[in-house]
Amino acid sequence: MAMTLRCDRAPSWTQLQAGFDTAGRQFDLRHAFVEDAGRFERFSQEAPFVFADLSKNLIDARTEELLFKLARECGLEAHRDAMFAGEHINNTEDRAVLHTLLRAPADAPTGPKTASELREVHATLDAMLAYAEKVRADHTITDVVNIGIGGSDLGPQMAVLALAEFAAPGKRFHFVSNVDGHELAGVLQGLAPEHTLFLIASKTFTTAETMTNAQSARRWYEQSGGTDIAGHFAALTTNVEAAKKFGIDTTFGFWDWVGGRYSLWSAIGLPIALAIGAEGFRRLLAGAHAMDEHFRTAPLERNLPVRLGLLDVWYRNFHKFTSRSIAPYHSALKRVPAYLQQLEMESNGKQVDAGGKPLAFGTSPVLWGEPGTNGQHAYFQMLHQGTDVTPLEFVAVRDASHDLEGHHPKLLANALAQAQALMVGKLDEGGHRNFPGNRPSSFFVFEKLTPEALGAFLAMYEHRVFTSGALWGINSFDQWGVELGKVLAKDIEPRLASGDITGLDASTAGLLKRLGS
Ligand SMILES: O=P(O)(O)OC[C@H]1O[C@](O)(CO)[C@@H](O)[C@@H]1O
Repeated sequence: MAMTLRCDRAPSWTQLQAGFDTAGRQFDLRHAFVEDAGRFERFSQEAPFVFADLSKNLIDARTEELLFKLARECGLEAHRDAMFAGEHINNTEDRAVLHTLLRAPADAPTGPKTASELREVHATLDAMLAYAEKVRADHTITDVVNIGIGGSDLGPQMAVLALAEFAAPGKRFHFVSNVDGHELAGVLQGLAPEHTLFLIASKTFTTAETMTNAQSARRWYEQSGGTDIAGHFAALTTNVEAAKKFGIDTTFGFWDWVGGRYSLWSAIGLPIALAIGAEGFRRLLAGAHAMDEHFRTAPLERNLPVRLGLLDVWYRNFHKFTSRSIAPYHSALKRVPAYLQQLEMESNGKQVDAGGKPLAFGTSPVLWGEPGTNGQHAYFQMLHQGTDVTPLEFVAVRDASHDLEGHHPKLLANALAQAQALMVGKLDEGGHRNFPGNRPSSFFVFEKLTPEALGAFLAMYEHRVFTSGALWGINSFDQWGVELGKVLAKDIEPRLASGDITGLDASTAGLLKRLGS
């Protein structure tokens, strides 16, 4: 299996460090634009359904060349090809990583390790989309409740909201993730069992939050007079057996080679298909596939996810920036930051390489954000004048999804002005009104927020996270860091009732006494 050479062991790493120490640290965007009339063209590019302007980043042509060299020395292309070929690049779980197969057309060329998988993908997709169309036509179902957490919640929730413009009227969508009963109780309050469809979404069908919510939903359904579990519950899972044991007959499966945070393209995407229909869901997949092909085939120098991933390495490991912010200038993209947070931080929040050896450099940045213009009136102060530099990413859509007069130009003007202000700054002797400027940002543009554009943008992000993870030499596809807390919660739960504090540290014991019954 093709493994990468860890980036800090590659010759160009040392060259990058030398370049950073001599010039990179003092790099000034304003001078860079004066010196290079072609800077915008050089650092911007078209990719499927997404245009990206990367020119307002703290990078010059020489640095980017070295980053491409670094990628080649590390074996990025071989690692990427290994993923597409179905090699077990998720080495700690001994699994392939084939979410790209979920959006490949049925007649896409396959290798020996992916041919039968692609057939299964399309058989399941066809069945799931046929079911989606049946439910869409069933007007007795007015409410769809998705019960799932993490990747079994964030993707569908984000996409149903993002693509609301394409949704047929007549169905409401609810997303219940938290084990806090406040959430489920609030949703159930307004529902009638005969008009409700519950989707139990869980890759493993063992996640404590989801199982607790699913059991409560079933109890509520039966206690409210519902008698047709088969007609009102469906499961989206790789663990079809467990779903059957739970009493659910309608199941749509997927496979262990689809990571939870990469699963919205699988049966986990059923809420999206219910909202925007089979055709809309296929358009989402087509957009993602177009970006997959771009990532798979474009030379590194014109490969958008690669350029972004390399920039992420440059910022994290040389500039030592610890966070990155994203501001979608479209309210329908409200949940995109939360979705991307799981994608990036669960994938690359690792402190050891794929072989388990400690890393001597930083990995995943903190990713965070809110839609613009809201963020401008909250935390943008820090982005402009704070002591830390946080690269910011703008997402803007050329065509509005509404016809309210005057709003859209104001929205777009704000996005452009913020990116401009961050870079240009404004000198003021008095201090308080001084904007240092030279603050980096990237700017993504969609012509319209369509299923294709959303699919392509999310796939771009997946491959960007793949790129930085590959250079760092980590396994971006496991998530062992979530396990310890789950185990400890199981130990603590009965202690809340019994009051037993044996063996606990003083802080946990003190808090348990306060919270226990
Ligand atoms: O789909 P499942 O198996 O319920 O898991 C939900 C989420 O929990 C995690 O395993 C983390 O605890 C995520 O990776 C995953 O998306």
